[in-house]
Amino acid sequence: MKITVLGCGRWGSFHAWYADHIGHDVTLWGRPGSQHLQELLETRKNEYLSLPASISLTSDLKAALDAADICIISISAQQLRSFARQLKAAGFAPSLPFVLAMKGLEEGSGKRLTTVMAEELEPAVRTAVWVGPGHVQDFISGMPNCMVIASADEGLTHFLVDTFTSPLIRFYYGQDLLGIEIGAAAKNVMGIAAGMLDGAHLTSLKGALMARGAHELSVLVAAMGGQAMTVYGLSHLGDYEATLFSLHSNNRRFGQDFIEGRPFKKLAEGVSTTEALLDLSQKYGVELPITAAVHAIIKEKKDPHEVLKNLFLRSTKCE
Ligand SMILES: NC(=O)C1=CN([C@@H]2O[C@H](COP(=O)(O)OP(=O)(O)OC[C@H]3O[C@@H](n4cnc5c(N)ncnc54)[C@H](O)[C@@H]3O)[C@@H](O)[C@H]2O)C=CC1
Ligand SMILES: O=C(CO)COP(=O)(O)O
Repeated sequence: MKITVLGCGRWGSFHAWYADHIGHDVTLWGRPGSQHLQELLETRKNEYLSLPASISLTSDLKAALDAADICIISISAQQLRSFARQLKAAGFAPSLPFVLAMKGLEEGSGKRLTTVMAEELEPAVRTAVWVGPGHVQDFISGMPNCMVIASADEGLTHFLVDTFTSPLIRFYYGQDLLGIEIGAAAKNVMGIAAGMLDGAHLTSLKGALMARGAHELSVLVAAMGGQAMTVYGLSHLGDYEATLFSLHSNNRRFGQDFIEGRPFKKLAEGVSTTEALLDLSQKYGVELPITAAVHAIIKEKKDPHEVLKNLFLRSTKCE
């Protein structure tokens, strides 16, 4: 199968490596002038992996789209809308499936990424999401994991799972696209909260964070029309180890560095997702106390210890 990966950062370069590793014919695209692409062109390496010579590297979007049977997109979530417009301008076969290997919600609208795709391209655009736990560093070292692929088109979900399954990644067929997209995006917010607990020497509270974080999300997902139990699957709770506990997690690191007063330069999707989730919280009338606490610390610059104390002082509730 011919696989094109659009976006050549940490996760896009992993997807190219993985598709090649399991025997596909791979093209990896990066923006003209992209530092990530330049580094790969010069050395075929980045800080995470080495790409074999069999992977074609290009900055020609039209050629990358024309070369594809399946197109995987992995860029920052907030860039997806403008990028979808670029895809439309470049043109692609109407049957080409797009797989979003990204976790986020649109800041300012709270929209899911498959919604953004449908709004900017034809509503009938074939789109799926590929999410769940996994770090490049672990996969490259041969450590397997379980992930989930979901789409509104069940046939597409099955086709993609068949195409990408391997001993390194065991896939599950996602049954609730809405719950999976919201859950995948929201786990990054919980990751930031976990990093804040680490930074504040309150790591023992991560168990409570897991229980109450998944709970608040399950209420939101149900209010939006998804299935509350999806939150307890791979896209959200299943990603907690890789995000709330892993030293590789950008979101966890962002939270810890924020508390310790260090700038974090890499992409932490949870920052924008916090804002998007609070829009959804208002729209659907669902309280999201942990998300609101993360927002208060990052965006409203409130004192973390004060915010945490107030979380503890909330009125007692049934579990
Ligand atoms: N287990 C999983 O499913 C994982 C998912 N991710 C997700 O993958 C996505 C990407 O994350 P990373 O690779 O860590 O970020 P990154 O910052 O390393 O890479 C993003 C790439 O997108 C490119 N890009 C940004 N805006 C663009 C635009 N408008 N047009 C074209 N290219 C653009 C950047 O140049 C960069 O090369 C995120 O949504 C993240 O949550 C990341 C790691 C693991
Ligand atoms: O999604 C991920 C792990 O499953 C990557 O998480 P970070 O973006 O926090 O590193």
